[in-house]
Amino acid sequence: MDGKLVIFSAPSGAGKTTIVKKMLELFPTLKFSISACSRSVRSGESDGVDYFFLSPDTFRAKIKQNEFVEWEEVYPGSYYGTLKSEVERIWDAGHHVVFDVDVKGGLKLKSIFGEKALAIFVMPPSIEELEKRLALRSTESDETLKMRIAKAEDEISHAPQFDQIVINDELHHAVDKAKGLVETFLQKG
Ligand SMILES: Nc1nc2c(ncn2[C@@H]2O[C@H](COP(=O)(O)OP(=O)(O)O)[C@@H](O)[C@H]2O)c(=O)[nH]1
Ligand SMILES: Nc1ncnc2c1ncn2[C@@H]1O[C@H](COP(=O)(O)OP(=O)(O)O)[C@@H](O)[C@H]1O
Repeated sequence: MDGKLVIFSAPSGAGKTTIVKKMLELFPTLKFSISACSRSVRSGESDGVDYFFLSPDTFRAKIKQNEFVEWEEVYPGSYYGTLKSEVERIWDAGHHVVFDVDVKGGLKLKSIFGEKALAIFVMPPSIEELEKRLALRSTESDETLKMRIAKAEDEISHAPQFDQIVINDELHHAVDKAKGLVETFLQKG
């Protein structure tokens, strides 16, 4: 069957991964689109669960073979992309797909799939709070943290192009808002 797509995009650290995990618990018909990426594995992550971790060379070969719905060099040298096979696998199993992708990727998916897709922008309460969350998550070096923050301001300027904006100040409010939006979208004919 042809399922629907629910896209969550946000600057790094805004909380999209946290919200997506909640949506997966709340909606058994939603399945996570595991992206391919060329960054290194973080502690607690595993290959084929959080991402398909590929070398930059393997990633570039898959681009050439036209295996991606969309891909981006999100940070210099770090490729991320949605594999066609992943979306097909989820739809063939009768589920809807949920994505955690960067802002450009989210808009690209929306432009490809139109009304079949709900694109949600997760807005951080402020840049200062974003920086605090990224620092607390302890996944970034000073350099990569600065790079992510520098990118955030530009990404936030694209928020009005999304179908919906969810402000992630208090997590439970953001989850309630996202839950309502997803419920309405999945019920629609
Ligand atoms: N375009 C695109 N972006 C992706 C994809 N998968 C993940 N991303 C984005 O790449 C960015 C970096 O991801 P990651 O290194 O996991 O960092 P995090 O956002 O700080 O958790 C995030 O904005 C992800 O949403 C994908 O398949 N396509
Ligand atoms: N509403 C919130 N208030 C405080 N911390 C949050 C909130 N939402 C998420 N976090 C924390 O902020 C960090 C970044 O969230 P994460 O979901 O990894 O963001 P993203 O996927 O957008 O990069 C994580 O450590 C997460 O636990």
